[in-house]
Amino acid sequence: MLEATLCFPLRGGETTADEPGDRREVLLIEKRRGLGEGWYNGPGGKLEDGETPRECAVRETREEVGLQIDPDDLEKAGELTFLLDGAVHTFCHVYRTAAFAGEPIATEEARPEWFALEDVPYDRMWEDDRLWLPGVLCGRTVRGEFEFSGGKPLDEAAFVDHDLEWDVAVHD
Ligand SMILES: Nc1ncnc2c1[nH]c(=O)n2[C@H]1C[C@H](O)[C@@H](COP(=O)(O)OP(=O)(O)OP(=O)(O)O)O1
Repeated sequence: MLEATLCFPLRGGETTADEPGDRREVLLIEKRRGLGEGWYNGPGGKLEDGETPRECAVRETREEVGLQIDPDDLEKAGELTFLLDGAVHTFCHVYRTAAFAGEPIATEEARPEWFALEDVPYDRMWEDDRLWLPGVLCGRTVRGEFEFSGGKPLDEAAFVDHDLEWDVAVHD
């Protein structure tokens, strides 16, 4: 089983009496290689040896888009289990943060892009994202299981079933 992370940096969000509503933006990456290539996702990736999930989310966000994040500024938002043909493929820790330093830059791995929360491109993301990411972006916590079938690689398998629990306690 692989252990991985996803991190969703958020910016903006001031509302006024004239213009109520959530005007925050989320930073996504268009992945340039590897699993999910060509799709949008949060920065993230697999844990390295000896690394905590929080350290992994900080490192991956720095390596993929150049943003600096203090690990204590990450808010754990979810735990997702991706199963492939009945076996656990990846256990993924999901974080969000409104505190970071720097401006996102494109790298060999990823092209960063800010999206208004109402414009997140779910039609160009993993099929499961539309089920859990809207809740995560509006501050909820989630635990989910997502089943894929059809053999490796995971991003070519069919998404067949899911189970979600909201507003759960998630720890790292
Ligand atoms: N189903 C689904 N929805 C949303 N996000 C994901 C999945 N499955 C996944 O694996 N993921 C996420 C979890 C990770 O953040 C990435 C995959 O990890 P990554 O390290 O980017 O994978 P590779 O590109 O193969 O790894 P490297 O070779 O670059 O180390 O996707």
